[in-house]
Amino acid sequence: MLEKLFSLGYSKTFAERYYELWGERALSIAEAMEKPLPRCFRVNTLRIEIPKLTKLLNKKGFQFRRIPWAREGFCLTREPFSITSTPEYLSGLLYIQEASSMYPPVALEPKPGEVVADMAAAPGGKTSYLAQLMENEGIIYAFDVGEERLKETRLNLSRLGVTNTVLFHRSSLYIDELGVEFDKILLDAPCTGSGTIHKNPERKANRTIEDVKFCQNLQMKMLEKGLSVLRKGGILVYSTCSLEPEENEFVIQWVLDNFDVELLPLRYGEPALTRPFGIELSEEIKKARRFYPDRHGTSGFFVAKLRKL
Ligand SMILES: C[S@@+](CC[C@H](N)C(=O)[O-])C[C@H]1O[C@@H](n2cnc3c(N)ncnc32)[C@H](O)[C@@H]1O
Repeated sequence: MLEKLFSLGYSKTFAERYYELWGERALSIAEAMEKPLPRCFRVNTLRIEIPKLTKLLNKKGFQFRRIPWAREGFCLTREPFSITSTPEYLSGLLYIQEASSMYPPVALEPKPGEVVADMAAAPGGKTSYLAQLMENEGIIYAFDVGEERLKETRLNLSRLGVTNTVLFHRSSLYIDELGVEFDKILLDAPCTGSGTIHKNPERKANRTIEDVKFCQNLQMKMLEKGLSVLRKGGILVYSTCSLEPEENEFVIQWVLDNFDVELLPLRYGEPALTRPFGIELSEEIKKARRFYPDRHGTSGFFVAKLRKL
């Protein structure tokens, strides 16, 4: 079994970790990660109603299935030519987005008129979904540090007709400088990205435990900062596209142990791990969810929903 993971290109350290976490299933996860993901898109309801767009696309020969956790989300089952060359795409009627990536904004449930922060926004996939769910009303403060990625974000938000978002080229570790109290916060954290190996196969071999620790440290700092500017009763959704418990369950356990928060249940995905590497975590952790390529046909993804008490 380990030999098979090595032959797929995984480093010894990560092959052994994955075997310890999932046993024989580690191979199913790794094999599923070798296959390309279906191309999925979100109807941009800021510009068009869902049935109108699906009809337009059907007429051109596109077929798709619904994504259970996202009312506006579909995955293509027939793409006669690239959907990105259609006028519908070019005029911002839809946004190409991985299915699991659609879950954090849905889980956050932002409402029109609310004050929302997106602490790691570029290239704007989730920010634009938040704006859509808020019907462009209220305000989103969106932060990112990647200059090139912010340029792309600006283009995406403008193509999609998002008008309730202020973009900051600034680390969200300084979000408290704004002096704003937030109703809702999305922290789609920077991570090692081990759930996206289908797109970035080099990550099988070139990541180290130090990278995981580095990300964990940043994730904890960002979470602490986010919670400090969230109003009492406010909601923070934390997500990563990492498979590593250190960036997921361990971070959430640390939050539960050190802050006045509770985990809220989520309907989709599999319960998070409660005994990763033999380390006993609270049963509560099961309320956070994982998405896997072998079971959900998505990238590897983690989502947790917290309420500040
Ligand atoms: C997973 S990506 C975000 C994807 C985005 N939410 C979306 O759905 O399109 C993580 C982002 O965190 C940004 N980042 C890293 N450190 C940051 C920091 N201190 N403050 C804000 N953003 C940061 C990276 O530049 C990267 O764009």
